[in-house]
Amino acid sequence: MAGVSTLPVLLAKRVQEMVLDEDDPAAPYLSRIDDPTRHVSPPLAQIPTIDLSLYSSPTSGSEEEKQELEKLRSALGSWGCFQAISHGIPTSFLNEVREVTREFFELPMEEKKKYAKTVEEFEGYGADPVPEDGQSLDWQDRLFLDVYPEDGIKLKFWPENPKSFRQVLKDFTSKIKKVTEQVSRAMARSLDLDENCFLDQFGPRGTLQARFNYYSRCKTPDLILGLKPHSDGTGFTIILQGTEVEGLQVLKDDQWQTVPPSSDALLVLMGDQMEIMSNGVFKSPVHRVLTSSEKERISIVVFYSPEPQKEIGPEEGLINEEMPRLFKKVADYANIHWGYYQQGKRALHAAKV
Ligand SMILES: O=C(O)CCC(=O)C(=O)O
Ligand SMILES: [Fe+2]
Repeated sequence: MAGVSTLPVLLAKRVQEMVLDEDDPAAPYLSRIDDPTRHVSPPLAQIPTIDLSLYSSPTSGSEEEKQELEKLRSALGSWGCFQAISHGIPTSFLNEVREVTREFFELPMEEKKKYAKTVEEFEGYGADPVPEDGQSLDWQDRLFLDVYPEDGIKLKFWPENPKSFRQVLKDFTSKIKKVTEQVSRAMARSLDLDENCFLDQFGPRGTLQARFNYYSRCKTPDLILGLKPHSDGTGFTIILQGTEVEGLQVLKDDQWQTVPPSSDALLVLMGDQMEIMSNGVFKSPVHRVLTSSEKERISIVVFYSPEPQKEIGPEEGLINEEMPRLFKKVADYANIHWGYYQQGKRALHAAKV
């Protein structure tokens, strides 16, 4: 039985405050002590780049498009992610999103805490909802917001400072929504399925949640992680990194590899629910974030998930004698995932037949 947890008390002080006060990180932050890779310098990941403009109608059916679909399928079957370019969002706008994120995190703590979550909540400024005893803590602060469907928005958590934050986030949401639609269709076509099949599984009220991550500088990056290893419980996730600072790593063939930052590409990363819907053809990769002693890092992440109560499962067109059904139908997978995540475990086995 868990004893009285000290973690909520620790979490009440944000990492940015600990850095300002020059606190020594408490034990739950020292998650890398037993990490055999803590002195290894990882290779840069050669993650495939996919040109999303080739999937739109004018080139439909072209040889170039076929090759790009094959490339997409192969990227998602091996890496579980790809760098999307020509996604329709101008780099100048991506820079605005980065800028309002940076400005928000650079505000005084009292200002940010106007949007603070309680320890039990997901939404708002802070850290993970109160974790299990024994769970390690991440060297990061975050702002987590439900952004779609619009009737689920809780404006009390949406910063009014910087002034343009809310409008930029609204515009970003509608642009990212288009990207999720384009990617969902392209993924279906890469598997020779009806192009709307995944969108139908997500449902018209499939959710988008935005998470703004701020990874403070850390004096002992070999002892502390920005974000613990995990796979996402989403359908899929879109990650906008900063332009310069590395940190995100994906696990491929049992080796951590660093995702290169990019000024214009969006990293599209499969979550467990796409692995389920694709009957295991697409992989949901384990990833983590390192810290740096020299530079802080920001990232803006959008989680795209099926409507919470909607049942999802492997596409029937992917099940045959050679490829038997690997997963059951599941509803509310995000909750199942969260229970395991808190214990530092993967959840996918819970959906296996
Ligand atoms: O910061 C990043 O690049 C990735 C963050 C991430 O994996 C997450 O928020 O689930
Ligand atoms: Fe993640």
